[in-house]
Amino acid sequence: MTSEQLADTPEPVDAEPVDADPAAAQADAGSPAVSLRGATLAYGERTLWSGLDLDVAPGEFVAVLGPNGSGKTSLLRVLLGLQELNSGTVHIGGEPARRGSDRIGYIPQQRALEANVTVRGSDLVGLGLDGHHWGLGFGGRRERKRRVADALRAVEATEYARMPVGLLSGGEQQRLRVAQALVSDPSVLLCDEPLLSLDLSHQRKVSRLIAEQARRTDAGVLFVTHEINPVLPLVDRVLYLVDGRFRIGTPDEVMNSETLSELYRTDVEVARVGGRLVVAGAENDEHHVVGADEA
Ligand SMILES: Nc1ncnc2c1ncn2[C@@H]1O[C@H](COP(=O)(O)OP(=O)(O)OP(=O)(O)O)[C@@H](O)[C@H]1O
Repeated sequence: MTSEQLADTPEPVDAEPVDADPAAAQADAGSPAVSLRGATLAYGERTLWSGLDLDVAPGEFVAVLGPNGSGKTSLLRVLLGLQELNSGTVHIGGEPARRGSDRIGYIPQQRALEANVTVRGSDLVGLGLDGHHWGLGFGGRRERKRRVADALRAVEATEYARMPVGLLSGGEQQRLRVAQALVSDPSVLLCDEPLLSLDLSHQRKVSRLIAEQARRTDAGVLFVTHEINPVLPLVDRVLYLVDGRFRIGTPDEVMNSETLSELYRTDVEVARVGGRLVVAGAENDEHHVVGADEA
């Protein structure tokens, strides 16, 4: 079974470690983690976004927001080399985006794994290391084991790491996907609604884990979410997509009544309540409205 079948991860096709490839190392030096220039994506007559310029710096955490169907997942697919742009360019660490890049850690939008999937959690996390070689001898196997154990510990999954993943809860499976994406210390982390089905405590832990890893390893993060509040303290910039339009800026620059009203072309009210953002009036975007149980 491949990692793609299990968790939609990009194919781990590279045989060489990144730092052993002089061309890749040169491309990396001083390059943004992610760079889009004049990027346009359309399906048939429908343009999801056009003229998108975005550089994500190493270590930067960018939240990607927008209503259903605004093209957030499609953007990640472009960065993964799974979807071609209609025009413009896309680079990862200075190199054109390509399918199977081992520079990218990907947490796919959650789909529950079938109950009959018998792969163990630790093996699922280990798939994130496919294509990364530390030598084939005992030292390499030991390094691999150590990394998997560290990643499992970081998402608090050690306890159930030997269980068949199909028997785990949605939240437990999700924590394994996070560990799989982080285990190889990728230079870009693409996270598609990674907090879905996690309880509040694990939402906080997983968000912090991703942000800490980004700072420690200088990874650029694109974090697709419908709910900015759990990550608001961690976010450097926001990319907000609505119906072909977009804004990029700090949370304060984007998450205000004026900017969101322009984007949605209707009156939108944004208020700060106890450090949280409450957005009201955004059509098809009621998920930002904070309920009493969340406050
Ligand atoms: N391969 C494709 N061919 C045609 N249309 C597509 C294709 N992939 C996605 N779409 C359409 O493009 C739009 C954007 O989809 P996408 O999954 O990127 O949205 P999203 O912002 O991630 O939405 P959500 O918040 O619901 O996850 C949707 O209307 C979808 O139906």
